[in-house]
Amino acid sequence: MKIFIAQNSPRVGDLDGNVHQIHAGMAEAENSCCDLAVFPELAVTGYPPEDLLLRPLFLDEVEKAVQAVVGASGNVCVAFGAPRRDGRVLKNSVVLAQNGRVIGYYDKQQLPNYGVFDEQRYFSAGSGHGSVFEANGWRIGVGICEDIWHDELASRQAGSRCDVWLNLNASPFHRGKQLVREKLVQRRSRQFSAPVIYVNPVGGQDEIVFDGGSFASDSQGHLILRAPMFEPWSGVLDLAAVGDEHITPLPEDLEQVYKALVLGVADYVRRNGCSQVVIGLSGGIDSALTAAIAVDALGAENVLGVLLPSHYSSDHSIIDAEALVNNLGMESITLPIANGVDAIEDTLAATFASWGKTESDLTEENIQARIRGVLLMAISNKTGRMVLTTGNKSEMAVGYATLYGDMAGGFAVLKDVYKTQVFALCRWLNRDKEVIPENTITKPPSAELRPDQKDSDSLPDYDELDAILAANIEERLGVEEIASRGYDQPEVKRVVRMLQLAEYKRRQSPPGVKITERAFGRDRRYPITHGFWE
Ligand SMILES: Nc1ncnc2c1ncn2[C@@H]1O[C@H](COP(=O)(O)OP(=O)(O)OC[C@H]2O[C@@H]([n+]3cccc(C(=O)O)c3)[C@H](O)[C@@H]2O)[C@@H](O)[C@H]1O
Ligand SMILES: Nc1ncnc2c1ncn2[C@@H]1O[C@H](COP(=O)(O)OP(=O)(O)OP(=O)(O)O)[C@@H](O)[C@H]1O
Ligand SMILES: NC(=O)CC[C@H](N)C(=O)O
Repeated sequence: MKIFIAQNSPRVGDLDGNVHQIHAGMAEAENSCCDLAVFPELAVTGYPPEDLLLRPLFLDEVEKAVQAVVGASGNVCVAFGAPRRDGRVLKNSVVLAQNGRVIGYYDKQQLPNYGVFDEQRYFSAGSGHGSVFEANGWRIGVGICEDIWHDELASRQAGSRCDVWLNLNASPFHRGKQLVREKLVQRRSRQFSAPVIYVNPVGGQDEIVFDGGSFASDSQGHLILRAPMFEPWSGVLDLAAVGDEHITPLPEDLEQVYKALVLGVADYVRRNGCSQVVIGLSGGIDSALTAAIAVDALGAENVLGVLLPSHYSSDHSIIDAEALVNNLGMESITLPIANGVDAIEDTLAATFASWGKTESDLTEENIQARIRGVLLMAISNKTGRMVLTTGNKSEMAVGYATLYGDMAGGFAVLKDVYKTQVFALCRWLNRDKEVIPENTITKPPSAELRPDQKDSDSLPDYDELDAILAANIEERLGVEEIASRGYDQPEVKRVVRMLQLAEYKRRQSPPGVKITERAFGRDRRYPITHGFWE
């Protein structure tokens, strides 16, 4: 049996574009004399279509799009994902079509409703009748993404004999997930006594990134194919000649994370109608990594760096930013902010003095960050460049960022990347030649909002901070459990409290790329206003 596997890159709601991709795959499958062509979950709408699914007009258009695919089907049996109206309810379905007609529907039975997933808001679960279909003399089992993760469902499905099992996915990336998928599917193929084909899309959609990496496992659970991660791909798997098939090596962890960030930025910026971005360059490590990612995502010619020195900026911040600009081959300009800061402070001086508030404090620090935000947004408005913000997960966790200041912008590239990972990614980037200036990596992190300021004045050491944060956010451990790992209990309590207090900031922050199992945003939905403090 020859199976065409389409690791497409659907764009949510772009029905014409998505159908065009499916048609292109079908033509290739016909030319390669395949028996079967398989596309991802919801390949017609993209994933997740969210509340578009609540619009009858959208569903009318989806039906026309599905008809266009079905009508174009020939000898090759095509299996593709689309929403399907079934009486008064909506199903998340696979349509199987051949020679211009539908030969069967499979409705997803396990609708994920955790983390970034909200499927029960839109879909009703399939009843479980008929997971196996016949086409071209072959028995084809079908499941959709979450279905294959459930043991009980798999045991029931394992009772039906089939020649191949298709699993159509829309499975977003997080660190370490690909190996977990492969191990699971290898186990399922032994259970089903059939090869399993796992098809995953590729591309960024708001905060999530689909990493591709489609693969197949034979009936004994051996991996027989792995497509590249993070790029569109299609290919033919001949089950009679599996020895010849290609297994793309898995990129190492940091490379996967970096590629996810690059793809997330490229697709967010371009699919929202921009081609260029602007970034404030402080000479620090966060803005440096953000710029490197933007250059890889969009091309150096599309990334503008802006140096915004203040009274407190050190000489090395300018030298380091210039070295970065040089290494990346990008354009930069310098706009000193001292006059803007002075103008705002002068405007407020008499009023603050009348309140007896003559000491400089956080207010003035934040004015600097906000002037920078004003200038970057002015450049954005004038040129159409999107502002990329630079705050990392550690900072977003504890609220170490200024609202309407360095948080102002369109997309928060490092929002899910802990500071310790920022360092690791920069070291990885520099593995062959210097991309991130060495001094940017080695100097102590500082917001430079007052003389000689260091992050360590207000925050624990980043190794410790990140370990505490990951334990609370990813592992959901409480203060005492975290402290029992050898951390100072009052310090753990302080960090967890900062994390909880900063929820209001995170709600106002731009979206960013999810790379961990629990990102801020849809993955972790904390109330802002509440009375439960650990
Ligand atoms: N629950 C709530 N819901 C809505 N708003 C709430 C609120 N609680 C306070 N607020 C408001 O939020 C304001 C405080 O927030 P904000 O104005 O941002 O200021 P704030 O959090 O007080 O200060 C910013 C912090 O970030 C640090 N920082 C700034 C810039 C860059 C970096 C860096 O290294 O990257 C670090 C800076 O050193 C300082 O510690 C309050 O004045 C209040 O109006
Ligand atoms: N002098 C500056 N010139 C241009 N942009 C700046 C400057 N200072 C701060 N910014 C912008 O504000 C962001 C927050 O900077 P800040 O130096 O306060 O903290 P940080 O988290 O240590 O970031 P970085 O590692 O990039 O310095 C920077 O990443 C940058 O985008
Ligand atoms: N679309 C889905 O059903 C995704 C759920 C699934 N567990 C995943 O791999 O992420």
